[in-house]
Amino acid sequence: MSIVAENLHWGVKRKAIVSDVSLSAAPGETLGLIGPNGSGKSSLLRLLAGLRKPQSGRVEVNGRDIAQVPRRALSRQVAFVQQNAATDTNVSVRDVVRLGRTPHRSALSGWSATDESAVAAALESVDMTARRSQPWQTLSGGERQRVHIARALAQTPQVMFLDEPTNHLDIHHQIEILRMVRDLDLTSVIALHDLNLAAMFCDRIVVLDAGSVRACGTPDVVLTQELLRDVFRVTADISASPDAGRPHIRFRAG
Ligand SMILES: Nc1ncnc2c1ncn2[C@@H]1O[C@H](COP(=O)(O)OP(=O)(O)OP(=O)(O)O)[C@@H](O)[C@H]1O
Repeated sequence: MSIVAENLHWGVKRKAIVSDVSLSAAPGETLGLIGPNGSGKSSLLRLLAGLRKPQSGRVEVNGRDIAQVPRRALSRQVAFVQQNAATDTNVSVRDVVRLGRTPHRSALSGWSATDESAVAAALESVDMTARRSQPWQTLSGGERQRVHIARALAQTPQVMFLDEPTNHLDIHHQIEILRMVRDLDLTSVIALHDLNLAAMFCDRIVVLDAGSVRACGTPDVVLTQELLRDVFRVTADISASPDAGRPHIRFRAG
């Protein structure tokens, strides 16, 4: 499914937080969203996912205005992995992932074999099958994050929005999760702080700065020394990594 956002604007009181943002993601594309703290990444993701209404502008998913799609139909197609999402404490890992099936079930339908296999596949994808009976509140931060990703996968969405999905993960799981999202047959928009991970796994990158799009394009075009200096206020050297010539950033300490 494609995602197109046109001239999105959202703010609080007189402060513009997302300002005239237009972007698009083609079916199957992995789009990275990067920018400094407070640049509006989470706010923009919420607008794109239809969780918040823009004050002006529109979002289309597969050519249809998201504001016109009934919420339940939307949640069958679109999954959102929030940053530091909370969950009721008295549940097991499997219970949390099972919640991902809610949009696909009616009040009368029982738990089906399709539901069961979607949950099992999602747990396996994030390496949490062995812990499926463990109480949620006993999980580490990274394990919780993987379970929330599994819950979104169990939704079997066609579009996925992920807000810093790797911030609690060890390096193995950071790479595994991003590789998996990239290789899934869905369109994804991922807010990331790690610029090298964004370079490794995203087809294109959108750079937000103070709520506006500062740059957009393939990692090699976007991640320049000048942009890193101007937007992120860091000095860095950039070389082509052995990973299909994608840029690799080495930050300078001083
Ligand atoms: N409901 C709100 N009321 C007031 N200010 C808000 C609200 N939501 C977001 N903001 C402000 O908007 C700005 C953008 O926030 P947002 O969380 O979208 O940024 P971000 O790029 O995701 O940041 P980070 O990298 O730190 O997670 C911040 O300055 C934040 O304080």
